[in-house]
Amino acid sequence: MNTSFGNSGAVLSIRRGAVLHITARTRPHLNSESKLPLLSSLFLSTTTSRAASATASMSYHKQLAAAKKAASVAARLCQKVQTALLQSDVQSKSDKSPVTVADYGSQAIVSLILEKELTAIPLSLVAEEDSGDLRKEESRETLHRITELVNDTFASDGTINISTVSEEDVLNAIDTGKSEGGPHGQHWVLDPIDGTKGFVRGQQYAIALALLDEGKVVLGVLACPNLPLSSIAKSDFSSSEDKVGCLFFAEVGGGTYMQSLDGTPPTKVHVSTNENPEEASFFESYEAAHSSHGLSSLIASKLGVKAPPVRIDSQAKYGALSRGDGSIYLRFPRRGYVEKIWDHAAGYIVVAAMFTCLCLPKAGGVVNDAGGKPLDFSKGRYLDLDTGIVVTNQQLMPALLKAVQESISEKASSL
Ligand SMILES: Nc1ncnc2c1ncn2[C@@H]1O[C@H](COP(=O)(O)O)[C@@H](O)[C@H]1OP(=O)(O)O
Ligand SMILES: [Mg+2]
Ligand SMILES: [Mg+2]
Ligand SMILES: [Mg+2]
Repeated sequence: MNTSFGNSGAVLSIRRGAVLHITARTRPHLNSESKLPLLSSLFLSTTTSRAASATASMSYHKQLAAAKKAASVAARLCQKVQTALLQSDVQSKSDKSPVTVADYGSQAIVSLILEKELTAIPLSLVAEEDSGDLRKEESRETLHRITELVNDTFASDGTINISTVSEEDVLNAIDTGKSEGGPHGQHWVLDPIDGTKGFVRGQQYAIALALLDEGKVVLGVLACPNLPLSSIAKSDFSSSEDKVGCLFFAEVGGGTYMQSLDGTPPTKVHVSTNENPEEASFFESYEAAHSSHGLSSLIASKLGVKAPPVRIDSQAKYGALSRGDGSIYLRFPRRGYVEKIWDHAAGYIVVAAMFTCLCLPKAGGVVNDAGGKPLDFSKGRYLDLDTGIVVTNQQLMPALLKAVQESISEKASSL
């Protein structure tokens, strides 16, 4: 069935339950490792030491628990929508990117749960979606469906003490996400569905939630409902029958943990300690329009990487990297594209919250721009970047940055 949406020109061919085609015109759990975070302020990695020094004495356990709950409940709404995707659930925003009832529903759920769980200070939320289109007359049915989904999701979760919400409550909860963020105070940063194109294709996506404190990312949660619990190091992992649904979480100076979305106890994860580029595998966007595959392959060949790229959508790439499924993530959007903080904040801390300790002396992920500078989340809703984003471990970063610079110059001179 082909259906156009308004003036935006998005065309979708969708069968109930499956997307056939899309074209667009237009405190960690008390396990044996639970004592490690207590040591962490003594052995911080260089990548997080500045943020950690400002915040080492602070504890974000209450916020982390609320964030895990919010992202897990939002993930349930997204799973429900993805398995029974209806054509009317996908619309197109003014920038031609897709948005679904699940993007809105997920944002409303996270906003309502954070508000309910964290009453000490007023909620400041920097989030991707706003209610502008939903308040239009033609969106009445869509808003009704989102509200129904939010209420059904709360009702089916025995731990959520939120009474039935109205359509106006949903609109207001979505609009809580209009904060501008910035260098002072605490701000939550949310991408309610990161990788909407992957979501619509029935593939990878993430609910990405992070907390900024004085401009630094201090905690992050990544819910990846379709990511296998076991490694996706091989590019053909999609054929795997493995159990899926991962929840990654990290607190500054406390390392990164992963548990299944259905609640198994968390285990500590760490980035690959591989020092040999020939043994490295790298992640990049599934969507060629989001990141230059040509530039990545040039960089990979300069480095001597042998494995083909693993292409998946969303910040699930950061999650996979944080547990060592691969050692490099490359992202080079087209010229003029401005990266948003919600597309990287949670992924950044999940990779960079590693701490060096006596047992893992070289553990630690680094997230830089293509010029080698750390990402700065204190500038508002956007990131001010040199060319692209490169992620790897501390050992490989110098060689990677050299290959990145050489490849960028080579490409520029060939134009
Ligand atoms: N033209 C674009 N170039 C780069 N990234 C984009 C573009 N359009 C949307 N994005 C965002 O990039 C991220 C996904 O990229 P990828 O999956 O390739 O890593 C998502 O955050 C997506 O937004 P959204 O959150 O709306 O899905
Ligand atoms: Mg979007
Ligand atoms: Mg996104
Ligand atoms: Mg999004």
